[in-house]
Amino acid sequence: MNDTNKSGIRTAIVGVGNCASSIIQGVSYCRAFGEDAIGVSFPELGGYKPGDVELVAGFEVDARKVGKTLGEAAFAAPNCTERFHTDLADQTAMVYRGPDLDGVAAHMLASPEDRSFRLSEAPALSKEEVVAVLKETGAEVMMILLPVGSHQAVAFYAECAIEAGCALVNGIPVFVASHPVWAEKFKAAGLPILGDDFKAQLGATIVHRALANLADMRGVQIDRTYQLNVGGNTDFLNMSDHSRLTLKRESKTEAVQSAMDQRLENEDIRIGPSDYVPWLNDRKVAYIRLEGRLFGGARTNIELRLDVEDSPNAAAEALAGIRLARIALDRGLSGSVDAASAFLFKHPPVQLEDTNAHDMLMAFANGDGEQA
Ligand SMILES: O=P([O-])([O-])O[C@@H]1[C@@H](O)[C@H](O)[C@@H](O)[C@H](O)[C@@H]1O
Repeated sequence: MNDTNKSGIRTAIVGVGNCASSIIQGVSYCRAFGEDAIGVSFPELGGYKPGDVELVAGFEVDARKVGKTLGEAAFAAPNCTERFHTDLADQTAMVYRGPDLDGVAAHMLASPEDRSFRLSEAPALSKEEVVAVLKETGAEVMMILLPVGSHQAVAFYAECAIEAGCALVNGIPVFVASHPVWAEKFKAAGLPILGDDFKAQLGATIVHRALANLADMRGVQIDRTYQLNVGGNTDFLNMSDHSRLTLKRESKTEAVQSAMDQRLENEDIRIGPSDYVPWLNDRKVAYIRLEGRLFGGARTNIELRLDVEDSPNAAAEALAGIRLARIALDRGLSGSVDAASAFLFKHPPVQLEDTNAHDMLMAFANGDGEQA
């Protein structure tokens, strides 16, 4: 770190799945490789580097992860993301048994095969115990990486964050940072909140938004569009239970709609997770199509196929979110940190065009953005 007064960013992660695995690996990787680390989103933000994130606790329900260190849990089944950095000797923080609530999809519980969750038989921590862990480990930032559809679980952990005095970074499509009631609760507690739902580094949303922007900028009229996504990780398995993905679809659709000059009718836009293909593991393939009209009404269409390793793609932005939360804490900011959220999340409190959002984020990190 540049500033010797700055300590590591003590962070607790809720949900030690594939995204967490990529974050855990990513922190150790950035420490080991420094400036030679590949593909780092924001190598430095306000004096903080990704390797300055210090993971101090994890919360999980899966028997294969509870009671292990984060370094061990990162590679425990059903995690299946790429192992891009396997020396995790520095990741010694423990994984605690959190409550189930709705943080486990019903079909996963029912499923006997190897990739399903295996619920830990250890007693789940109460709210007071989770708060105690956060305080004892000195956590200052909590990052939520629970399965899509975990409404009660997000509310539970958000309340724990408030009681323990942690900033919150919400990576999933349950609306808290972008929900005025929650934003107000964090403001009242004097704590910052960032979210909601990561916009992956080079993911389907940012690419779709860029294509829509390009068409708008060139005067092309967009008539209809879709974005179909398939993948083989537990996120996609969870989302094959369609009752869990209402807010995910809303978050993804709104992220694309908000990038267009003219909103499309609901029947002309279809965006969302589309199917679970087990053998893809953590690979995600997105098929994006835009149809529209050029000068004089001449027809055009664009088909684009994006193929990515899903979790490192989200982890890149997560490591920026944690550092921005710490910057907000350093400055005594509270409530929703709009200037830092628009670039990193699909459903921020305020949607901005991505280059403007990038400029605002950098201005914020450099100290000329939001004031306390
Ligand atoms: O940005 P994007 O590629 O549309 O969407 C991404 C999802 O595909 C991914 O599964 C999740 O881990 C990321 O947080 C992000 O939501």
